[in-house]
Amino acid sequence: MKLPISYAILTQNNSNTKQLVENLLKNRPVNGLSELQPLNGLLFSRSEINRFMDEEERHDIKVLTEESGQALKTMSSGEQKKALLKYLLQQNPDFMVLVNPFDNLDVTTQAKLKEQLLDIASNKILVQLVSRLDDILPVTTNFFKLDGDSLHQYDSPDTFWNENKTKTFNFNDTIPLPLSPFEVENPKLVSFKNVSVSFDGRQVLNQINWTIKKGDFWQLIGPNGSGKSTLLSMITGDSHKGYGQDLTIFGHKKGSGESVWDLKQKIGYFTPAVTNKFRGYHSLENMIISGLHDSIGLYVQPTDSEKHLANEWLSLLNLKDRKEDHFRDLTAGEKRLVMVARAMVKHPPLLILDEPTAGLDDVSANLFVALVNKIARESDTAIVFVSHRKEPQLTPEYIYELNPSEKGSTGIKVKT
Ligand SMILES: Nc1ncnc2c1ncn2[C@@H]1O[C@H](COP(=O)(O)OP(=O)(O)OP(=O)(O)O)[C@@H](O)[C@H]1O
Repeated sequence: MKLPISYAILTQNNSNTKQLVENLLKNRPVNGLSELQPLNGLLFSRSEINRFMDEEERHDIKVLTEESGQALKTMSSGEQKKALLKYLLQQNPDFMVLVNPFDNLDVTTQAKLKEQLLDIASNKILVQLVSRLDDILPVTTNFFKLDGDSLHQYDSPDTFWNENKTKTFNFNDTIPLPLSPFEVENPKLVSFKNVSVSFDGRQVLNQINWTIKKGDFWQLIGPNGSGKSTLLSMITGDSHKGYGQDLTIFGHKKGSGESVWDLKQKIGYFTPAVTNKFRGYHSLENMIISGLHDSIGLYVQPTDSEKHLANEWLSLLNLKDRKEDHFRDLTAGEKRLVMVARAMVKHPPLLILDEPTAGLDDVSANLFVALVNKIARESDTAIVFVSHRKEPQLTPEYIYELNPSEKGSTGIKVKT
């Protein structure tokens, strides 16, 4: 039996993915994919999950989880994607558009989804829009690259693979020093001792022991739903679950009076969703300076030394000539570099990066990882890098791994 065609479209940070998806789903003509025009397609993407989550919040309508009734926002990324795929398949579309389907998934869940998608590819047309070459399914027959709005079709798989092999990158300058260094009294920044967490009677974390010291470089890994976000939210003060337990952050026992504001001062935090808060017309220079004031815009006149420092960071990122440009006009990869510089400008004792490379193309992800490695090498800031994906270039000193079980996840420290 002849298998249906499977398309892969490699996207880059400048790709107008949204427009292409809309054209495909609204049956508009797209060069090289004309066979899809009369057909009925559905979308499998993070944005669809967000749309259903929005529906739940605003109108209390549960579409994807009609049977279980669980709120989507309390489910892990893997659970959410599973629910969306099931819902889409029930509608039996002729083709499916998959946008970065493996993002935010742990290795095991990725493997399961891959198997399921390969199965679907045996009787449905798939259009994969992916930013990482590793994510392209082996059944792919037709290859494209989306550059801005223009879709380039390759003559053969070989030409595609040869042209798009990934390059590595390194930064030359050293990272700029802070204006005034943080005084860290206790070199033990975070200490979990036998900390357990339950939600609605279900244990999620079981007797966690984890110490993060000044200057450490950690990667936090664990399958979807193993409790990584829960663990981080106890450190950042966004969850009360740590109260009454043996959890000490920056020398203060959790719940002993330190305000969330004090805590946030000492933690640089970045997750791709944070970027959405900066939709206004902020110049790159002001973006970095605002990191010194923990504000979204800049409401005070910056001093000369603040400006100088911001320019040192922009120079490191090769963006100095564009300091007056608006942050909103940068590519996704450039935005993330600026956001990390903004989070690092004070050299906080702790920098948390939550799935920071999700959705980036290979070149931008390598660049991002190179910056993080550099920060780890050249500063006293401790780093926690959360990711499912093996970032081949990342060089953490330790891995903290969560392993789920019936009684909640236990954690182990692995030296790399
Ligand atoms: N507020 C909440 N109410 C009920 N259950 C919750 C809540 N927050 C988290 N959970 C549950 O706790 C478990 C751990 O969730 P958490 O988001 O910490 O996992 P994770 O490892 O970060 O997952 P992912 O990699 O998918 O982001 C999940 O099963 C989730 O459904």
